[in-house]
Amino acid sequence: MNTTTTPALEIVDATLELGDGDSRVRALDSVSLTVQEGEFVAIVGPSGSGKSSLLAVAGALSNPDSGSVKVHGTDLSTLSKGAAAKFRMKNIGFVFQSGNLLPALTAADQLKLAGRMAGNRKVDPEPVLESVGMAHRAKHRPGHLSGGERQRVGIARALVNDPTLLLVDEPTAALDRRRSHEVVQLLADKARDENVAVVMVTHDHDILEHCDRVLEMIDGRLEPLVGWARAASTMDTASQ
Ligand SMILES: Nc1ncnc2c1ncn2[C@@H]1O[C@H](COP(=O)(O)OP(=O)(O)OP(=O)(O)O)[C@@H](O)[C@H]1O
Repeated sequence: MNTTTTPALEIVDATLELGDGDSRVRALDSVSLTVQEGEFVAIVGPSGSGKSSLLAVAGALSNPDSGSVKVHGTDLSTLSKGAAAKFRMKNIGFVFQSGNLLPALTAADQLKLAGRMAGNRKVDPEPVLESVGMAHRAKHRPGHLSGGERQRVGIARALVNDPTLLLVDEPTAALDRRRSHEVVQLLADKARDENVAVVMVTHDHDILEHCDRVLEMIDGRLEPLVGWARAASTMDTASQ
């Protein structure tokens, strides 16, 4: 992990309110988070605590009411809607709960489509699928893949445009214990080997051992997870 370059993600004092009238809630309450390239950060917390809202502002899907969000130095609030969409496709990869693949497309075509959408017509899916151990399933559609395989293709698709930042929402929700560890280990490898910053929201405490740093969201506020004891994370926690 390189700590001297521009952070992959820098959220400063972000606040976001959602809903109207009596049902208005503060989904993010003065949240600050810096994630360096190559760092793998997990965010845990109860349902409704603001985790998805955090991924949404980090992924240029919504703007905070106050505070700032920079991805690799670009202040997302300065981008028009169209520019934000282009920026997102080129620089940010998303991995969803169950892969979220298009049922009609083969694994290879899922990656080609993601490339084309980002203006990258020359995507070669083969090496990216190979890197997640899925080259042998390149011609398979999602209906003929296991849950773990779908998740791997989803990760390959998120990586196909060489993003700086990977935002991952509950990647193990549909997986058994062994496959959960395999998929999260894969994310940890990608962070380390390809210098991608990974922010993963999860309810699954069993997989936190693969992460560099673990934070907890409670009522819209983000704090280091109490009791998180991985020795290597001590220094990183200070950079939040
Ligand atoms: N579109 C919306 N309109 C109004 N309130 C919303 C909206 N989206 C989310 N909220 C509220 O904002 C708060 C944070 O929601 P968020 O989805 O970020 O939590 P979460 O931690 O991701 O929850 P979960 O783990 O259940 O997915 C919750 O109180 C939720 O009810």
